[in-house]
Amino acid sequence: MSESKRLAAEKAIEYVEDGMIVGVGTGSTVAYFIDALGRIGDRIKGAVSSSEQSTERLRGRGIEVLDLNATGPLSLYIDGADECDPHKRLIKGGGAALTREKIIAEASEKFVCIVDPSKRVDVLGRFPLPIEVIPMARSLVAREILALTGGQPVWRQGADGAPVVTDNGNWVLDIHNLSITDPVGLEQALNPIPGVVCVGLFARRPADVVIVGAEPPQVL
Ligand SMILES: O=C[C@H](O)[C@H](O)[C@H](O)COP(=O)(O)O
Repeated sequence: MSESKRLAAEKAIEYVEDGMIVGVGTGSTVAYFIDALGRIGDRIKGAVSSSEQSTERLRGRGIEVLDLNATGPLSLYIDGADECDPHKRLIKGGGAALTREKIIAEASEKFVCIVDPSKRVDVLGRFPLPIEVIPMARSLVAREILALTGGQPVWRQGADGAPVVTDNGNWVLDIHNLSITDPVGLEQALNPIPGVVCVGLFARRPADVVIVGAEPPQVL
């Protein structure tokens, strides 16, 4: 899969224009993109990063990381996904970076999503849906989601058994056993639950372009 990820990431470089500020997502596929961006770093103004992990990698490649409040709207956002359906709607957040990713996607004119072929599905939901929650609301949100969807919420924990903490200081619930036939409706239904910070469904704002890593890459 890593070669597919690299091929998708290399293709995405074609969307980067001179003088741009590029929105940059998070994850193993984006890591290849950051490496490729580093090669043309002198041609761009900088990047807006969706996570501490990506910020570190960008800086390590000599790319200046800018504050979204200072840059205003972006022309381009490049990010990976955990699942992608035929309408370019996505599940994201496997790396717990969903909230900042969704903010940058919303602020960007074009969202180019880079995936390996295993991420493509007909119906979203095989990958457990990540939800970032305020810690004190974890049980409340879990109960409401169970009642609303029938899906099984699981509190995300690391290998050491400690809760995974997002860059925003919150926790993540992963909702198992969903078959998401109405992604926009589900995103809208889950968003207003008190304590939900972000739902890892990118349906209201899907990707504009999906690049599937292959030889040659497929552009959808
Ligand atoms: O929180 C993480 C992000 O949404 C990632 O874009 C997503 O998990 C895909 O990551 P990867 O490219 O490592 O499969």
